[in-house]
Amino acid sequence: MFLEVSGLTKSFGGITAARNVGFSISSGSIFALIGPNGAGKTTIFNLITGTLQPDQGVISLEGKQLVGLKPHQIAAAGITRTFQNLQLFGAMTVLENVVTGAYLKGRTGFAKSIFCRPGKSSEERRIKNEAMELLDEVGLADAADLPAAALPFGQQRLLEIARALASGPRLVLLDEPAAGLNSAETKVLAGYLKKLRNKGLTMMLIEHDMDTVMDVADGVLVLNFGEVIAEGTPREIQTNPEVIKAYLGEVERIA
Ligand SMILES: Nc1ncnc2c1ncn2[C@@H]1O[C@H](COP(=O)(O)OP(=O)(O)OP(=O)(O)O)[C@@H](O)[C@H]1O
Repeated sequence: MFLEVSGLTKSFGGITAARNVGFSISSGSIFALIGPNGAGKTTIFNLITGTLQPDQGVISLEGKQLVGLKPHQIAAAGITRTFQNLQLFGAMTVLENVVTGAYLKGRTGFAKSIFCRPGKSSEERRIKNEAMELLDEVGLADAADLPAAALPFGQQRLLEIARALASGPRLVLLDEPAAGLNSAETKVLAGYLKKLRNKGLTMMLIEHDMDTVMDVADGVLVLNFGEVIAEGTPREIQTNPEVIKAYLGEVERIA
C-alpha cells in the first residue's frame, strides 16, 4: 500500500480527536475524509504532515515510517498540503507563487525564491518553465504576471493546488478544496483533480461538499468523534445507516 495508517490516536486534554484510526490508500487514488464538524479530520491531516505527533499509531509512506519525523522531513518525503484558508502570497505574481512551491524541492533556498525574481540561472529557468506548465494545466498561464490577490477565489484555489504540485509531491492533502467555490468552479476543480489522478498522483481530501466527494473519490473514510464509523466507496458510504445517523440534521447534504 502507498500510505498506511494504523492505530492512530491523539488526545487534547479530555478530548480524543483521533481514536485508533486506521486506513490505507493505494497509489494514484483519491481518498476522502468526511465527517461532521469536530470529527477529527484536520487532526488526521496534521498528524500525517507532522504538525502534530500522535500519542500512538503508525503512519507509513511506501513502508517509510513517518511518525517522529519533523514537518520538513515529511515534506521532503513527498507529502504536501493545501489549507482551507488560502495561504497564497497575495502581492506576489501568480507565477512567483508557484515558483515558491518549486523551491521547496530545489537546491536554491526558499528565502531566495522570495527575494529573487525567477529566470537567471539554468535551474531558475527550469523551475520557471515547470511552473508555467503547471499554470497552463489549470488555465492560469495568461494570468502568470498578475498579483495572486487579483484572481477570483476559485482560481486562487487552483493556484494553491498548482503551487503544492510544484514541489513534485507524491501525496497531496487537500483541505476542503471546494469550500467557497460556485458550482462551475467546483466542476473545474473536480476535473482537475481527476486529471491529476490519471497522471498517477495520490490525493487525500477533507471535503464537506458531497457532490465533489461522490464525483472524485475512490474511497471514503467517515469519522465521528475521532473514530472511524465507516469506510467504503462513495456509493457504499452514501447508504450506510451509521453515516446517515452521524449526519442526522445534515442528511440532506448526503442524500
Ligand atoms: N490543538 C488543539 N487543542 C485542543 N483541541 C483540539 C485541537 N485541535 C483539535 N482539537 C479538538 O479535536 C476535535 C477534532 O478537531 P478537528 O479540527 O480535527 O475536527 P474536524 O473534523 O477537522 O472539524 P471541522 O470540520 O470543523 O474542521 C475537536 O473537538 C477540536 O476541538
